[in-house]
Amino acid sequence: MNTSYRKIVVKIGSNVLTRENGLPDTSRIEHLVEQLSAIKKQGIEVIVVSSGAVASGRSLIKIQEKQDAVAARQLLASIGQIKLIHTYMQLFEKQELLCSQVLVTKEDFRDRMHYLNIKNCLEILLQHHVIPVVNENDVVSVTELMFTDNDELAGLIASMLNADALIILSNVDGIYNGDPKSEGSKVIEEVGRNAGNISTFITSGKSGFGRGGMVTKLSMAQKVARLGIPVHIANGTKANIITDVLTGRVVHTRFVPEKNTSGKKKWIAHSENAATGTVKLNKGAIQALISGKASSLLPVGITAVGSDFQKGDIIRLTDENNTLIGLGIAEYGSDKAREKIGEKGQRPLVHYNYFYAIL
Ligand SMILES: Nc1ncnc2c1ncn2[C@@H]1O[C@H](COP(=O)(O)OP(=O)(O)O)[C@@H](O)[C@H]1O
Ligand SMILES: N[C@@H](CCC(=O)OP(=O)(O)O)C(=O)O
Repeated sequence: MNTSYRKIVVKIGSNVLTRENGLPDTSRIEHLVEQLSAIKKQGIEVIVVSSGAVASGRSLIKIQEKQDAVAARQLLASIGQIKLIHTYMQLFEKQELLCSQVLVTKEDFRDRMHYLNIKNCLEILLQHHVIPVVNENDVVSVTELMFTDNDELAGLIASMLNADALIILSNVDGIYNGDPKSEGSKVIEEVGRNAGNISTFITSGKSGFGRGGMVTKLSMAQKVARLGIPVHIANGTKANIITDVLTGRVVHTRFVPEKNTSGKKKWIAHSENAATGTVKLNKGAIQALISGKASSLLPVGITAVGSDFQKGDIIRLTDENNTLIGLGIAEYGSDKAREKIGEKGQRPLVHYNYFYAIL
């Protein structure tokens, strides 16, 4: 296979793994495993982020309609995940490969130490030629502790491992410039930095068993591409899809990567939840920070320091209306930052190497 990618993350949506009646589609999973195995055997590192626990659970047990939604999800995922991973295990074994189960929650990425812990875990698996099959631990992650969906998790994993590409497999050919079901709609094949407002094309409808929908796929893909990793959204229900995406033989949506950023910057980009303090900036500082030039945040551009933070914490940088401009690592704590508000000639609070612009 002719691809320059050496490490890929492949996210497989619930709808790809499930038939319309809700039962797991074992022959499709087998076909995907065959492709992943062929890629792996060529020396490309493969990490799978697989949804489908809840959908698998639905095929195994009937639950009452009035059941609390959170409890129902816990029940279905607990039963379904074991079935799902067992299916993967058997199919990879047939290919003489080992896969592993990695279940995570948002909490497992709450600070740099936890983040590196998961990173080390995935790296040791890859070093031993194991294919990690990652999913959110739906049994223990509830409501505000949850990822938006597995697209968000896949973006985080691809960034964390500095993958060469992220492939998102859904049940559509890519992002369409209209309703995918309308005849006139076409797949947008390339999305660059100045692609305009693609989100206006996305209708709120989700596929039968999915969670986040195309909106999260789009925002995650744009973020990951900005960090320097190409993202492909393609139809996982089509034969040979992974190989065809890698060889550029199939219509799908590709997000063009920007310059690759450092590992620390990638971590900051995915760590809004870990932020402690908030700092408000004036217009000049905002312009300098989002200009794309190497500008650090100087105290002269700060108008207020909100909640407390320590040196080394991730902080939120906002405008006067509390709109998030970016995230950065504080070079010193909030007490010192307050003393220097508006002062010229002071040390930067956030160095440009440790700043990630949201806008
Ligand atoms: N403009 C669009 N282009 C492509 N898909 C869209 C668009 N607008 C809405 N969608 C919907 O997004 C769905 C895919 O997202 P999702 O349900 O989260 O799938 P998955 O389970 O694969 O994560 C598609 O099935 C489609 O109905
Ligand atoms: N973790 C959940 C999947 C959540 C999710 O994001 O689903 P999907 O939108 O199909 O990728 C599960 O395994 O059922």
